[in-house]
Amino acid sequence: MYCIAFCEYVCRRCGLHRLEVVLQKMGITSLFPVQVGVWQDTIGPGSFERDLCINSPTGSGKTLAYALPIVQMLSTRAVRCLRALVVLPTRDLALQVKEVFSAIAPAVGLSVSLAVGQSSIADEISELIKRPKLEAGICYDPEAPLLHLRSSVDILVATPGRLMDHINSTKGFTLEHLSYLVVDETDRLLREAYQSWLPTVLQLMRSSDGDLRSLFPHTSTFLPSTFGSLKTIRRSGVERGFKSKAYPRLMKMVLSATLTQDPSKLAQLDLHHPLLLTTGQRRYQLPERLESFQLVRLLIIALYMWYTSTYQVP
Ligand SMILES: Nc1ncnc2c1ncn2[C@@H]1O[C@H](COP(=O)(O)OP(=O)(O)OP(=O)(O)O)[C@@H](O)[C@H]1O
Repeated sequence: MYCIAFCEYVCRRCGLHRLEVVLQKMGITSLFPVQVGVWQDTIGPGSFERDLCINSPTGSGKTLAYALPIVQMLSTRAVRCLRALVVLPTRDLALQVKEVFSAIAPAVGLSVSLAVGQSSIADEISELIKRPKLEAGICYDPEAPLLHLRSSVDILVATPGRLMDHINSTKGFTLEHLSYLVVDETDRLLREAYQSWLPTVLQLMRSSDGDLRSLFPHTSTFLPSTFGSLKTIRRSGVERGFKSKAYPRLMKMVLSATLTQDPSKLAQLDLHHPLLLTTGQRRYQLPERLESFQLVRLLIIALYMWYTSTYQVP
C-alpha cells in the first residue's frame, strides 16, 4: 500500500519535472493568478474534492489553468482510456484548446484528440479507437468486435454535436472511465442545448450498464463493456449515495469569462460542493458605505459581548 503510494508520488514528481521543462520551452516561466488558484485547489491534499466554477476574464490563461492539473493528475495512469473530456461550443475554440493540451500532454505520455464538426468522422474514429492487430491464425468476428476495441486517447477535446455523434454511433467509444469533465465557455454551452449533450453525458457517467441500455436502445456502443472486467477507480473523490454507499465521482470544472451566477442554470451541471474561483474585477461590489456599516456593526457586537461577560449581565 505504502509502496504504491510512494511509487505514485515519485512518478508524479517526474511528471511535474517534465511539465516544467515543457512550459519553459513554451516561454512560460510563471503562472497567471487563475492558474495558481486552480492548481492549489486541484493538486495536493484534498485535491479535486470539490467541483470548480472558474470565472476569469478573456486572455487570463484559463486553458492552461485546467490543462495543467488534469495532465499532471493523469500522468501516472497505467492503462490508456478516455479519462478527460473538454467541451467547447465551437470548432475554433476546440482547436485552440487541443493545441494547448497537445503541447504539454505528450511530455508525460498522454495522448490527446479532437472531435469537432466539419472534419471527417472516419478519421476521428480511427484516431479515437484502437483496433486489435490481427494475429496470424486468429480471426475476430466483425459482428462482435467491442471486446477488442480500446480508446487510443486519454484526453478528448470536443464540440457537443460531434461528441453526440460519437456517443450515438462510434463503436467502442465510451465515457465510462471519465474522471474529469471540463465545460469551457459554460454560459454559451448552457444557453444552447446542442442535442441535450449535457444531460446525456452526465447520465452516461452515472448509469449502470442496465440504465444505458434503456437510454440508448439502438446503439451497441456500450455493450458489452469495452474493457471487460476493468473498472475505473476515480480517485479524485467519492460521493455518498443510497445507504451511504460510496461511489467514484467525476470531477467537473466549469469556466467562463462571464460565469452565470443563476443557480437554476448552474444546477444543470449537477456540481458537487462547487467552489467559485474568480479573478479580475469583482462583479458585485458592496457599496463603500455598506462596508463601513458592516465594520461598525462588528465593533458594536464585540463591545456588547465584552460588556455582558465583564458585568455578567443575565
Ligand atoms: N502562465 C503564462 N505565462 C505566459 N503566457 C501565458 C500563460 N498562460 C497562458 N498564456 C498565454 O496567454 C494567452 C491567453 O491564454 P488563454 O487563451 O488560455 O486565455 P483564456 O482565459 O482561456 O481566454 P479565452 O477566454 O479567450 O478563452 C495565450 O496566448 C497563452 O499562451
